[in-house]
Amino acid sequence: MRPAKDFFAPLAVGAPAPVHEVPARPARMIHFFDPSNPKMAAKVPDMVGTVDVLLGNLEDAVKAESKEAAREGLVRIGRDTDFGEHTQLWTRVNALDSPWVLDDLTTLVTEIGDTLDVIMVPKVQGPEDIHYVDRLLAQLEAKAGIERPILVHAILETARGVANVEEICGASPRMQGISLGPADLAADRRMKTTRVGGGHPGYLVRQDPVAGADGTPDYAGERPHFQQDLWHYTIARMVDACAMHGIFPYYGPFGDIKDTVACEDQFRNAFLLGCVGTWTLHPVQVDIAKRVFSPTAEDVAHARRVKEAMGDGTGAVMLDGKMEDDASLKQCLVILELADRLAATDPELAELYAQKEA
Ligand SMILES: CCC(=O)SCCNC(=O)CCNC(=O)[C@H](O)C(C)(C)COP(=O)(O)OP(=O)(O)OC[C@H]1O[C@@H](n2cnc3c(N)ncnc32)[C@H](O)[C@@H]1OP(=O)(O)O
Ligand SMILES: O=CC(=O)O
Ligand SMILES: [Mg+2]
Repeated sequence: MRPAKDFFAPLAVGAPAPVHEVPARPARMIHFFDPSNPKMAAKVPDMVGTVDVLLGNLEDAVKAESKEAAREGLVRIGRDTDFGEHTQLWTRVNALDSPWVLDDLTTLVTEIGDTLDVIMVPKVQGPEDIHYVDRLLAQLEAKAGIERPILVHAILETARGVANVEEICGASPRMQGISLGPADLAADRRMKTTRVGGGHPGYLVRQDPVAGADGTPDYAGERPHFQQDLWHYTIARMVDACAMHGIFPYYGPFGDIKDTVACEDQFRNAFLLGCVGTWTLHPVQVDIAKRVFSPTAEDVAHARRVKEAMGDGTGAVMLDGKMEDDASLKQCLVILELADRLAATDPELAELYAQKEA
C-alpha cells in the first residue's frame, strides 16, 4: 500500500506532479474512431468543437493486422489536428496482456503525449493494473519532457474488475474515470445476452396473476410485464465508487446503432443514476449524448427557483406544492453546477439556459 504522504509524489524523476483534483471538463460524449480507417480519420478535424472527446481507439474493433496503422494514424492525427480549447483527445490502448500495449503506450506518450488528455485502459482487473500503467506513464512522461500528467480511465468489463472497483478508482491520482464495458463484462460473467449494452426482452418482471371466476389465480391470463435494466447494478456500483473517489463515471457502448430510441433511454438511465457521459460509436449517437447529458432548460430553471426560494440554504419551503429543504437544494446545486460548466464551453446551451432565466 502506498502511504498517504506518498500518494501525490511523482513516480519517476522528472515526471510532472500528479493532479490533486481531477479536472471536471465536459465529456458528455467520448466519440470513438478507428485511426486506421481513412474515412473515419478524415472526419476527425471536422468533429473538433462538435464533440467533447475524440477517442482514437486501438483496441477491440480494430483488426489485428491494422493495429500498427491505427497507432501511427493516431500519432498523425495528434500532431496535425488543432483540437481547440474544448475538445479533448483520448485514446483506448490495447489490453495489458496484449502484444501491442507496450508499443501503444511508449509511442503515444513520447510522440503526442502533450496532446493526449486521457488514456483509457481496457479490461482492468484490479489496482495492480493501474499501478503498472501509472509508473510506466511517469517514466515515459519524464523521458518525453511532458509537463502535465496524462490521466487514466479504466473500463469496467470483467467480474474481477467489478469486485475491485473501489480499489481501482482509488489506485492513483491519475484516475479520471470509469466506463461500463457491457460487452466484455457480459462475456466474462457468462451472462446470456449477445447484445452490446441495452436491455433484453427476456429480463423482465411480470405482474401477479389475478383471480379467475373460480377464485384461483389465472396464470394464463393477460399480465402486464416490464423489461428491466440489465446494467443497473453495475452502473450504480460504478457511480458510488467513482463519487467516493472524486472521479467520473460513464456509460459505455450502445451497439444497436439504428435503435436511437433505446439508445437515448439507456443513456438517460445512466445520466439519472449519476454518469457524466457515454461513448458514441457512430455520428448518429453524438446529438443523443449531447441532449441527454446536458440538463434540460426546465431542470435548470427549476433548480434556480429552488435556490432562490431557499435563501441561506437551510429550513424547508413549499414550492408548487412540493417540500424543498437543505437536501433538495443540494440536488438542485448539482444541476446548476453542471449547467454552468457545460454553458462555459457550449454557447448553444449558454443561450438556452439564459433564455429560460429571462
Ligand atoms: C462493444 C465493445 C467495444 O469495444 S465498443 C468500441 C469499439 N467500437 C467502435 O469503436 C466502433 C466505431 N464505429 C464504427 O466502426 C462504425 O460506426 C460502424 C459501427 C462499423 C458502422 O460503420 P458504417 O457501416 O461505415 O456506418 P455508416 O455507413 O452509417 O457511416 C456513415 C458515415 O459515417 C462514418 N462513420 C461511421 N462511424 C464513424 C465514427 N465512429 N466516427 C466518425 N465517422 C464515422 C462512416 O465512415 C461513413 O462515412 P462516409 O459518409 O462513407 O464518408
Ligand atoms: O469495451 C467495451 C465493452 O463493452 O466490452
Ligand atoms: Mg471491451
